[in-house]
Amino acid sequence: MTASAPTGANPLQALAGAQQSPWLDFIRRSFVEDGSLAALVHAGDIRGVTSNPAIFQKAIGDGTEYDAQMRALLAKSTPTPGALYERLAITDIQAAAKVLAPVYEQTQGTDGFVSLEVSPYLARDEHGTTQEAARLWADVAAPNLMVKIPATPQSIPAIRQSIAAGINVNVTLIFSLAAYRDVVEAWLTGLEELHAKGGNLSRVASVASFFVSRIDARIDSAIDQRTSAGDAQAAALATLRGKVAIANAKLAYAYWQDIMQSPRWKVLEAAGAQTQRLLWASTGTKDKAYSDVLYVDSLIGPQTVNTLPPATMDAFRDHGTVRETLTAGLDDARHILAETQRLGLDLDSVTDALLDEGVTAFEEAFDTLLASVAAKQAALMGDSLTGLKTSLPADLSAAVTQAQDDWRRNGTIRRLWAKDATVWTGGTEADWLNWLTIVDDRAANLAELEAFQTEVRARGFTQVLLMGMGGSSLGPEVLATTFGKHEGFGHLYILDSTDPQQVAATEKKLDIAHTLFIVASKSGSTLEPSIMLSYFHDLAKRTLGAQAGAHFVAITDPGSSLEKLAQAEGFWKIFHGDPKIGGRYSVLSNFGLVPAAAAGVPLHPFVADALRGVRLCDASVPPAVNRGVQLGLILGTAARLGRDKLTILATPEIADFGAWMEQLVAESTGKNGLGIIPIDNETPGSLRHYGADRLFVYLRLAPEHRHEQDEAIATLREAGQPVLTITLHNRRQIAQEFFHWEMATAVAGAVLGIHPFDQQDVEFSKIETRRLTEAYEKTGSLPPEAPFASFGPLSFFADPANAAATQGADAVAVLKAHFARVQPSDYVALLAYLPRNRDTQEWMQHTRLHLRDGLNCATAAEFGPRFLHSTGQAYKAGPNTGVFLQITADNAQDLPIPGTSLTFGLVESAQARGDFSVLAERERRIIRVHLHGSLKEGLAALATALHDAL
Ligand SMILES: O=C(CO)[C@@H](O)[C@H](O)[C@H](O)[C@H](O)COP(=O)(O)O
Ligand SMILES: O=C[C@H](O)COP(=O)(O)O
Repeated sequence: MTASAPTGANPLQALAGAQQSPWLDFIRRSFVEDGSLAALVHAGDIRGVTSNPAIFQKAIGDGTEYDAQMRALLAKSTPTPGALYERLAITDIQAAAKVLAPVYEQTQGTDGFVSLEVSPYLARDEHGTTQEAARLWADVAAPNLMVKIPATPQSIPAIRQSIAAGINVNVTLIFSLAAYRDVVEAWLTGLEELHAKGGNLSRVASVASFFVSRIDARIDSAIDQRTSAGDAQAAALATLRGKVAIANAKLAYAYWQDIMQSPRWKVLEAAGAQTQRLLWASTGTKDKAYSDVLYVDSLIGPQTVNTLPPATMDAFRDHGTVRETLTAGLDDARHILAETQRLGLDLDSVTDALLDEGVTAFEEAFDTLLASVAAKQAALMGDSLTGLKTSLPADLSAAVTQAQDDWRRNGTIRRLWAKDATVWTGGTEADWLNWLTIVDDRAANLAELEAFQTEVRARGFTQVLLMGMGGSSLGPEVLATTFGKHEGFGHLYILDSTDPQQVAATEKKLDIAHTLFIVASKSGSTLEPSIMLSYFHDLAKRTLGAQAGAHFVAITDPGSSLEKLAQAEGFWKIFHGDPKIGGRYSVLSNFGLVPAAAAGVPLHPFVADALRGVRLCDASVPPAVNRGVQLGLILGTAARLGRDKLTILATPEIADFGAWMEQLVAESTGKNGLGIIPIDNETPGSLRHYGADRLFVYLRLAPEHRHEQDEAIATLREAGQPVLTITLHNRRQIAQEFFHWEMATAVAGAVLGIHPFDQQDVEFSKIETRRLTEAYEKTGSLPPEAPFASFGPLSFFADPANAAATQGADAVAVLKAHFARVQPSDYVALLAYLPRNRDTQEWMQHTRLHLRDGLNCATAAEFGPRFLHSTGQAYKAGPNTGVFLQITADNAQDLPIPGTSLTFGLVESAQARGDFSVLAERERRIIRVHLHGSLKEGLAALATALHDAL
């Protein structure tokens, strides 16, 4: 591209004499910065600039021209990739507007414009377009800006409203005369509205961008097809080649001339209004057989604009002809269009299709652009973001690529962020989506939590005990185990059990007089936290008397029974959850942040990390580079292909994250016989133990340098197992992963076609437990039950069907019969209602690995009642591929629950029995083994029997 010598009028400059403005259909940073645009403007070659998503895609998407500004912006904040793009584009548009300002001033605000298009994703959204036009107008803040709005039927009212708001509008993607008439109507009405409000009409400029060459490309191709198919009208058709677009444009111009004579316009003109000029767009010649200036030479006329791509501009300067052509040959133009119709070339369908294609092409260009911006942003943010490496077998990889493309084409991420329930089942999903915005909400209101943290520190608590279940405890547990103790704050302990020995062991760790108690329950009515609270509140009252309430904090949804109790008992603080966030999605709300504050976790950096996770999962980030969506599409697609055992491995310091993930994934997806079964913390073993039902996720905290684990994962990868490796560069990045996995789970739910935010089957066990405990309170005993077999310290219980299937002469035979039912792609889960301590955890881990290696199946090692609020949902309502061994034991010690006739031991038994009966009712393969006497000996006897059985 070159500017002409200042002397002598070249054809571009001569257009002024024909009252046509040449604009340039191009922009990019270097072109504005190095003075090239200014040279063209000063020479009088160019009097305006247009941009569109495809132009910005070429400018920003490739190369490094924008890196410096990106770096500078990222140093200050973490924008969404969409916002980052917009900043870059606006900088260019503002710079171009400055270069064109002298033209704007010399022409009293009638020329010298630069155009910026609203997001093409809003092309069918009247309200969104109106809002965005106003926002861009305000952000660019240049009088010679034109906001581009496409002429879709949905955007026509937005054009009227924007004009009425005094915004300069370039109406784009006009192909048909009918659409043009609608545009003119919207423009006139907009001006009339502005006039009625007393606005200044003289400064509201508008152009109607009528697309030209695309029409010929389409019509010519239809002609060629018919001709090569031997059409009888071939000769007549041939006369229309390369003619229809110009004829169409000439009739549009004639319509504009008529409007200029209309009394309606005369009123506006008298009030100072500027005309809306026709702008010829799409003027680069597509068919090389035609003149490269065809769509310039042929469309010259008063009060018009032609926006030229650089090559067309250079060609016209070189050999263009300036002559008023637009008004000539109008009858010919009418004849051409009549012939087009007579010969069955359906121009209306062509222009309709071109509008749809035009919208889609700009959307696709925008997808590509945003993907490049997001990838570049991620690269520039480097280690401040967690990393993801995927290694997928060919079939899964192809299916995931297909899913990504479907999601991109359908704009599903934008629909998800817009809370469109049809992304899932069209049910109540929209009521459960505030996790999408809670991090921004908390970041904006961090002062309250920071003040709480300061007060906690000042009060010198030596321990913090959090009591809650599932979503109310697993997130805080990750924080406690990942971040450890902070100087000046008490140690954070979590209690999520009804096992009396575990309750007693927790009590032993506490200095009640210096403990801060946090009870967390969204509903406020969950059995476990409510009895734990009774127990510790009673203890605190006995130690602290009337001051006890001052040691208690409640986190609960507004209006819950827990809130009322906390008020009545004078709790120190009550923090609210958001009722539009389910428990398992609540870790980045007060349910995670209040315990984090109490434990001394620095809040600001934690929330800043979470925000990084949110930003890179934003609606503006296309699926292939959107971390959460990418993960979710892999999870969901893998499950659909039978790889539904999500095997979670992690380096030790962040290993607890798996327990949180388990709940999120299992409780969200395990329903309607579908779902993903999380397999947490199953130590890697020999390749032969793994079937084709696995998807491995390896979370590695890079500074831990766990080479042996890295190698075990590499072996899996090399063997063709699908492996997702997520690298955290520091512990705090757990916050990013919380959000990534929330998004991933929601997306996987959409792929599976389920409602990921309900948990109806968790409720069943709660109901069953309640039934049993109420019966106990009435009768003083639980309903009688008898084992179907007893051998020494081991008694076996089951419903009739399971008992019949597992008969045997000894414990070994019973277990053998039970596990003989395991089929390929099944999983085995140990469901232990035991105290969860190092000894029992080691026993469970050892036993599950023994089962895995003996049966070559995935295994889960779960403790009740905590898994009831987690994987329990998927065990009951997910695929019927689980084989369960429930383990209960005599309690060496029991604890009464104040204010009731119940004990913790009794509640635990009722929970085990309630869980069992729901699983059996769902025809799951389950037996229960009860260990009599010493727990240690019972477990040893069971281990031996299992050993012999496999
Ligand atoms: O600003 C405008 C129209 O107002 C232009 O940038 C317009 O989008 C372009 O002329 C067209 O997209 C280019 O069309 P084509 O050469 O791709 O057919
Ligand atoms: O995951 C949630 C658990 O079922 C506990 O629910 P909650 O917070 O209402 O007590």
